Amino acid sequence: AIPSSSSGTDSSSKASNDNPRTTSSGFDPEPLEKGLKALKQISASSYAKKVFEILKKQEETRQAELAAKVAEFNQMKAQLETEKQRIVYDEEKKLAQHQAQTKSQMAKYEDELARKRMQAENEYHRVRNQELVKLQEDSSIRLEQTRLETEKHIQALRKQTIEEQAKLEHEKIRETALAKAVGRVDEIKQNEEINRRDQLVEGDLVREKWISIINTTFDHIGGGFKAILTDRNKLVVTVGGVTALAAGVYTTREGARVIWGYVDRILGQPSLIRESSRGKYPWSGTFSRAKSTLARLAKPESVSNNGKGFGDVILHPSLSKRIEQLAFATENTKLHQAPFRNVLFYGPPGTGKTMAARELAYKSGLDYALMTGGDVAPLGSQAVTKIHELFDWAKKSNRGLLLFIDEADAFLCERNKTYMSEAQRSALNALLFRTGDQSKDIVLALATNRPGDLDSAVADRIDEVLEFPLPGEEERYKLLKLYLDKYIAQAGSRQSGLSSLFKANPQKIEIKGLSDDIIKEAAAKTDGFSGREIAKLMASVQAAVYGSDNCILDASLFREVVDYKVAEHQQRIKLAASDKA
Ligand SMILES: Nc1ncnc2c1ncn2[C@@H]1O[C@H](COP(=O)(O)OP(=O)(O)OP(=O)(O)O)[C@@H](O)[C@H]1O
Repeated sequence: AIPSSSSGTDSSSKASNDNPRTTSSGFDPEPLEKGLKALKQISASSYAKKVFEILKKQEETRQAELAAKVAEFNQMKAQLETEKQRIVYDEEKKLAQHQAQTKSQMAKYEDELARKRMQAENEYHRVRNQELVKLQEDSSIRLEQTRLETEKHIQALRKQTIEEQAKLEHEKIRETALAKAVGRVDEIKQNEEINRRDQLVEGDLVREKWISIINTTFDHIGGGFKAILTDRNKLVVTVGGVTALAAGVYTTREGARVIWGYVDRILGQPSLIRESSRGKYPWSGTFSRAKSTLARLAKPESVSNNGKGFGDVILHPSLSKRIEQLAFATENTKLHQAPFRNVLFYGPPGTGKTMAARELAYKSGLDYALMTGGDVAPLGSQAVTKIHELFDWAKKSNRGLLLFIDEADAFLCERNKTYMSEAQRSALNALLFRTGDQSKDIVLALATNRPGDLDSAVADRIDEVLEFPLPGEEERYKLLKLYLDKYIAQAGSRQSGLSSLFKANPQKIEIKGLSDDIIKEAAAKTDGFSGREIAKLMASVQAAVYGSDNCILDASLFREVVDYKVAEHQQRIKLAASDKA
């Protein structure tokens, strides 16, 4: 059996022989010949059948192996198919995932884009809205400016009209007065002519009468002189009588002068005092006190406030309470014969320091005298004497005296200031000397706008320091009401006393629609105004009303005056600031 297989192998090896025995057409017959030979040997062999069976079996085994291989191959193929399907599935899954991821990214991206677009749109709308608002604001500012300018223009026109009307009225009055004066002059001239003629006649008569009287008198005197000169005794008596009469007149005159000087020294008011409740004469203090008491009784609610508050002085409640306490303490001090306490009032001008000092004196039951620091310097070398005179005079008050020195810094400033004169320094020293000890007769009340300028020795003599600030809104409201009442509501009310017989009453002012709210509005606008400025504002309102045709005060006229007064105040502040700079 081996030879056949080997012959098979040989045939294959011969087919791949490197040196084949080939025909011209390329066919090699050698293997076929060998095979034939082998077949012949097999068929000749007794084992030929067996060989065929073995070959057959070999072939069957080979077929079974091939079938197994095919099955294996099919299994592999199935596996491969499964693997392929798995891979395809995985790939598809991956692809689907990838697609899903891409889709979600796309969605995210689109979302982001939409959000950004919205933001951009919002921003655009916001900017546009801002621009619109700005445009609206600009236009309203422009409108406001136009309105203000128009108002200003109207005010200017109104003012001009008022001025022109006033001018016309003035002119009319002048012309009427002129015509009347011309008429009166003519009348006087005519009367004069008649009078002159009458006087001439009368003069002739009088002259004749006087000539006859003089003649008679001279006849008598001539007779008298003749009698005296001829009678020696009569002559002596006459000369003695005339001499005695002259001596009497002279003595009386000089005596009266000496006595008056003495009385004046005791009771007279020193020249440094500008205003005093004691007055220049002994009876005037009593008279003025009685007068003010009557006035207070007549107007209890406004002046004395029923004993409470500070009447016409509007102060912050805490300040007015402190002054009341001070007045009460001073009154008690006087009752107990204890030394008085000196006070210093400081604050901006026109905040009621002088008024409060007057009220303090009144409430504490003291006499009151006011001098101003600026009056001392012009006295020169006389200043020291005048200061001593002043303190001597003040000591004579039975009730005790509140000596109020206004503008104290002008007189009582630091002694080592270079511009201070020797006389001023001496006057200050005199005051320091007179106030060195605690006094039981005099309360010194100093007022200044610059407390820091006071001499340290003066500051040392002060027991109470009160600040008078600019009025707050509530105080301004009360001040406006007070001066509205004084200058407007009471204007034109009938004057009392003798003066009403000679003076014409001012025209009455009618107030229309001036509510509390409008006054409150004015109080808010007048921030920074002093009490004096508010009083002046109301005086201006009064002037504006008198300048108008109908003498009516309404809200618009009031507002107009307040507005220009506020503008004036701001201007003054600006000027003061630029001056300082
Ligand atoms: N508190 C106030 N209440 C009412 N009126 C006031 C007040 N403050 C000022 N005035 C008005 O201002 C005027 C001046 O006030 P006053 O002389 O008391 O001020 P002052 O503080 O002493 O001023 P200065 O420092 O300029 O002397 C007063 O006559 C009054 O019309």
